[in-house]
Amino acid sequence: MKTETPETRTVELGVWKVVLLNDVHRDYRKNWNNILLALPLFRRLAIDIYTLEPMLSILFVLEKFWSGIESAVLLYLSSRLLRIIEVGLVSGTVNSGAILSAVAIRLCCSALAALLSWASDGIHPILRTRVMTHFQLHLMQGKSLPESSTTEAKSKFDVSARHAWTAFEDVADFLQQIVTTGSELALIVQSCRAAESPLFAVLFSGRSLWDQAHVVYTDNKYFQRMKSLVQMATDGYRSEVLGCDLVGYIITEYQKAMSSLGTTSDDWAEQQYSRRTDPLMRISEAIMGDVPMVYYAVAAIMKPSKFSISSIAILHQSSGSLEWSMRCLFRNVSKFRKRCERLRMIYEADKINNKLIDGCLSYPPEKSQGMSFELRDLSFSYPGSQSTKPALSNINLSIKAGQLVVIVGANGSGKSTVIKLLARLYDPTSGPDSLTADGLPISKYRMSELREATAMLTQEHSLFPVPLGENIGLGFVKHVEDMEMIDRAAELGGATHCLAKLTEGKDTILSAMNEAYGHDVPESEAHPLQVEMEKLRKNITLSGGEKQRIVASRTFMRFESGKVKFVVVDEPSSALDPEGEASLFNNLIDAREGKTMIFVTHRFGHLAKRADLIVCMKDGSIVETGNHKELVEMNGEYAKLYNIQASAFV
Ligand SMILES: Nc1ncnc2c1ncn2[C@@H]1O[C@H](COP(=O)(O)OP(=O)(O)OP(=O)(O)O)[C@@H](O)[C@H]1O
Repeated sequence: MKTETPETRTVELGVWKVVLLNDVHRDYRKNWNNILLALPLFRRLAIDIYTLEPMLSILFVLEKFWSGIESAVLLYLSSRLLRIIEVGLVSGTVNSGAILSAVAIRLCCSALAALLSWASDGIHPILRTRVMTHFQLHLMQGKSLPESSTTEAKSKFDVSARHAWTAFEDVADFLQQIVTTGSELALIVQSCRAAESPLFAVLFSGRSLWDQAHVVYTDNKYFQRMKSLVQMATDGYRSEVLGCDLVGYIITEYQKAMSSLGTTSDDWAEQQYSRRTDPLMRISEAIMGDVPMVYYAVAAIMKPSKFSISSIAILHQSSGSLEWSMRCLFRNVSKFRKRCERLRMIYEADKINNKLIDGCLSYPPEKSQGMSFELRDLSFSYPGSQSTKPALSNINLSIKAGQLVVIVGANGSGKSTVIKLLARLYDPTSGPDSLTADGLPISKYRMSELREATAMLTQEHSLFPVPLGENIGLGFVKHVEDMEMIDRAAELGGATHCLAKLTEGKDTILSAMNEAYGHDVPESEAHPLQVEMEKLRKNITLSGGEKQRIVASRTFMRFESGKVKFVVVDEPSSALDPEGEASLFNNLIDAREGKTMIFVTHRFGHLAKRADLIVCMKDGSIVETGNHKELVEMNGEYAKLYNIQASAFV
């Protein structure tokens, strides 16, 4: 892999390659510009947080301000005390009053610092929880938008409520850092003035990799091979490894890769980068660290009367702190860019460009036997798809209200894509007129009413982390607590038996959010803490087929609303036993009154003869349509697929 460009350079560090920017100053300028651009956002964030918790946010800011000046104030008070003691020792007359008052002030300040730190321990968690729950709600509203499943939207939501809090905390820390640096600088200026010496320069040592934007990767084939072999020796591959007797092979191959890799280091790139310096650089860094000391010594020789042990001590300590503060300040600048981007994403979470434009007509336009569809020269490519061929091309199809349709075809032939368009999860690329529902372009109808009229049962549907009964009830939210209705839906979805097996029945939560972890818990099974852990670990599991039954029951619950006009059933029975599958399909077909029903399945044997229309697809196009008898007589693609299934039972 080659990542070298006019803007970047690649440094090799052991097994790693590190890509760095050539013009780091441009990166700094960009960081500053980003910060300036993000200022209005931070202002908005500050106002939001203040509105949420006015008192706590003021206390938070005060505490941060105090933390900013604390080190300089305490250092100043210590130096004052030292100075008084030193003067007393030199002159032989100890001013006990002055010493005691300096000690008292120093103690009061320490007590105030401790009090504020105690208060901040209480303020932080409350403020954090309030801010995070507020932004969680904001993000949840954005995430619930129907088109947020597109790639663009997904990348927008790569943020969490925690990011809002960290952005706020980082701004506060950054401001605190500025106050700290400023107060330490003021202390040094004041000390230098007292000594009547010029201000000395603060010197920095070299930059670490952490201070720069960088990308680390490895293309060392021996290192990669060793990693793959280690992976093969883990539990996930145990049965294959033992089954093929691969243990010896893995060890030999690992040894081979290891000897080819030799002594090339696989230490973290960042560590290797900081070890890269030559000895001269190391020596100069060490000397630079001592420059302040040399400065005091020279100043003391030049102006002995103005210098004291206490002023040297204070200058030495404050120059060390100042260097550290300035380093942190610069480091924070690059951290800021990320925070700014995340904050912008959070505030823009509810401003996603709506790819699917909502219509304004009510659905259904009139009483009907189900939704009818016309597809005319319809083509479709997935947004951002790398494929050179559209997923669907030139589709012409007529589905009448109330028909039972079965779509068949090989993998990747476009079956699921057709139903995604019919359910308006995407719009056709061939324009709105290429897909009509009940005589009008589907995009003209209000999306919420279309969704209400559509029930989808696909293998992608999963269980929510709420009780199983609620999982079924969510099919018809208005009646989520109607146990009679839920029981009826469970019966039709084939879930009654598996619910009855569970101790807590419909109240069972599969992946309960009971976060539990242990620390230093002894391995002994009989240890009371180990027993407790085992109890907590016990997650209830259902088989794949049982889960599909619950999901299917949710679809039957949807039927209870009486508003469903279109039912899509896309391979929801992959894990069901033959009896379960047959009974699910029978129950669905029995409920087809007033609904158009489309099945997408590879095991279409028992549906074929009942279907009003069979659509056979190949490579994104429809190759045959008709009923079972017609298509078998045609002896084409459908007959081929049907005969393969039928011959298995002969
Ligand atoms: N989200 C997507 N983004 C990009 N391409 C996709 C996406 N989903 C499907 N495709 C592509 O569209 C084509 C049709 O896929 P589709 O899922 O409709 O096939 P299918 O007939 O339902 O297949 P299967 O029988 O395996 O479920 C395939 O080439 C697939 O790779």
